[in-house]
This record gives sequence, C-alpha cells and structure tokens, in this order.
Amino acid sequence: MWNNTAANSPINFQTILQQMEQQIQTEQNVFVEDPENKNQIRVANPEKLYNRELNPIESQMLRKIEAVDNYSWKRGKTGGPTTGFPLFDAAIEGGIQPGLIVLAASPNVGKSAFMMQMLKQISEKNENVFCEYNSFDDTAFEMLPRWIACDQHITIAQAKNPERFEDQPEILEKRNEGLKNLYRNIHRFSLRDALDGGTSVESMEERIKELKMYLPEDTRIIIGIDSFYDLTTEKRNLQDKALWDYLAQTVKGWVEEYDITVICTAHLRKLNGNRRPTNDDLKETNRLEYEANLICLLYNEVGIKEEGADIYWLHEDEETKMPVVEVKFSKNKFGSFKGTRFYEFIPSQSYFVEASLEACKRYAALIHQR
Ligand SMILES: Nc1ncnc2c1ncn2[C@@H]1O[C@H](COP(=O)(O)OP(=O)(O)OP(=O)(O)O)[C@@H](O)[C@H]1O
Repeated sequence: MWNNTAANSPINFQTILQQMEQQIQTEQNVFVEDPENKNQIRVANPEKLYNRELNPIESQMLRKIEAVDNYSWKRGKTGGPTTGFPLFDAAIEGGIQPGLIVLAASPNVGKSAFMMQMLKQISEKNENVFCEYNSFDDTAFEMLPRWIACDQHITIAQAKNPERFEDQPEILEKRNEGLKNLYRNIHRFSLRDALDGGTSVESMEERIKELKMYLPEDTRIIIGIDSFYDLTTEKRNLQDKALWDYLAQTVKGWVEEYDITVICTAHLRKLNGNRRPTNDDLKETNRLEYEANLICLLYNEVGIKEEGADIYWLHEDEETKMPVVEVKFSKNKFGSFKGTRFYEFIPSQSYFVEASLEACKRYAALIHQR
C-alpha cells in the first residue's frame, strides 16, 4: 500500500495524506461491524481487499479466519463449560474445550470417581451441555449409586442397598433426593455401560452421531470413557501397539470431526516404589500422549502408604488418614499451567473437594520438602 520513495525523493505530505485517506476509505468498504456484536468485525467485501477477486487459496484462508473468529466469540466469557472445580478451570484457562483429556493413574487411585464427579458437575452447572459417562469396566449398577452418593454425601453402600438402611429414614430420604436429582438431570447427563452398546470405537462413534442428531445444535458434548484401555475395535487385524495407536487416533478424530470433548481414564504401568507417575508410565502407547490435549496424572499417597502418608487430610468422622488425590497437569495444551492441584477425597462417598490455593501450596511444599 505504502509507496514510500523517501529514500530518493523529498517527503510529500500531501501524497501520504491522500494514501492514508485512501486506505481508510478502502478499509471501511472491506470491514464492517457484525450487526449482532459491535466488537466483532466481518469482511463485507472480500474483493475490496486487493481490488480484485480472491483466488481459491485466498478464499480458503479468509473462510478459515472467519471460522476461527466466530468460534472465539462463541466461547463465551468463561471460555467453556465450568468443571465445578475453579482451580481446574483456571488451569485450562476457563473451562472445558473441545479436545482429548486423559486422566491417568494406577488402579484404585480414584480416576473413575474423579471423572464421574467432573461430568456430574459439568452437567449441573452449565447450560447447553450434555455429558455421557461410558463405563466399560464397571456396570451401571456400580456407577449410578456413586452418582447418588456423591450428590447427597451418603455412602455408596447406602445408595446401592436401600433395604439394608430401612431403619435409617434420614438416609433413605437423602437417597431419594439424590435419585430425584439424577432423574431431573437426564436431559444433560447419561450413563452407559458395556451392556448398552459394546466397547468398540465403531459403536461409540454411532452413539456420538446419535447424540449429535438428537441434541440441539449448539450443545457442548462431553464424552467420558472409563477406560481408554477397555476400548476395542471391529478391525480384527490390529494388535498391541498398532491397536492402541489406532484407538488413540480414532478417539482424537472424533474431537475434530464432531467438535466434542472426550475425557478418558487410563491405567498406568505398575510403578516401582512409591514414586509419582510421569507421562512415560502411560501403558502400551505413546500415541495417546501425543494425541491428548491435556494429561492429568493422578496420585494418591494414602492409597499406597496408608498411615505412613504425609499428604492426607483429616475428616471429623474418620479415625484414619483420608486420601488427597494429587492431579498433576503433565501435558497442557489448553493453558500454561503445569503444576499440581489437590483434591480431598472421601472414597466411600465418591466425593472430592478441591483444595484451596493456599492448601494446594501447603501440600506442594510437603512434597518438595522430601
Ligand atoms: N462401593 C464402594 N464403597 C466404598 N469405597 C469404594 C467403593 N467403590 C470404590 N471405592 C473406593 O473409591 C476409590 C476410588 O475408586 P475408583 O474406582 O474411582 O478408582 P480407579 O482409579 O478408577 O480404579 P480402577 O482403575 O481400578 O477402576 C478406591 O479407593 C475404592 O476403594
């Protein structure tokens, strides 16, 4: 645009002024405010960008910029649906985004419980969301009582076997309240187990298509898979690493094709000693690590060292040390946070409380003191 020949001729302010006016004129013809959002600009006349028609390459790029800008404005003020855990939201810069999230831990740490509570909270605290928990290693008979226990802070056993607690009307009342909340939430939360649709990625994809068909277009879909290593495929020729690579790529493919969030739990290799896990401990495949937008490694010292643990909390009704689940953000493509957040856990109620920032600092200091 600028034809600055100042190096070989004296500056002509008249010409510069004319050029500036011309540019402003052109820009006014090219860009307009969006009629519904005065802060968003749109390209009204692409031909006026260069005073000629755009070629196909330029048109493609123009459409891409428009799509990304539309998407950015559609994210809303918070960025995405809240998880109900403020520090978790902050770590991923404002809520759940489309992408692949992996919650990895050794057995019994609490990853299924953590994912269940997260999906429950997302479904309760946001509009236009739908969360589905797919449980491949536990049945709905095991998982739904956890939802009720978590909701009402009763034990999983109380939610599971009401008849055993007939002499405790206050427990039955709470259980019924939890059940009512679960019924009330079926427009935003569903739970499926292996008996509902099988464990194959092909059947999972059919389910995602079904959700896309029935749910309103602007619904944010969040699919939980417990666990990634229980997924199968109808492609019979794949085995071992090739199989896990294929599954990881397929799951990530859904994120891109259907614009959804997939949260997977994943088992870790058996850890030697009591060390905290790293991404290298993901079993069988590093493709999962590569494809994931976020990897959280969960660790529960009380689960390993019991009364010898240093990272624990105390509950007024319990005599023993209570577990604190450490959630380390070991790969984070949603934000720059790479630290650890801490969740005080009541396993019998399948319930977590996110530790405050101060408490997180205290727990982190205890780990680093060693
Ligand atoms: N019905 C129950 N009653 C009491 N505690 C339970 C019950 N079910 C699970 N727990 C406890 O909750 C904790 C977390 O279990 P959870 O299934 O979430 O772990 P996980 O990491 O998903 O394990 P896995 O990989 O074996 O599924 C465990 O310590 C477990 O003992």
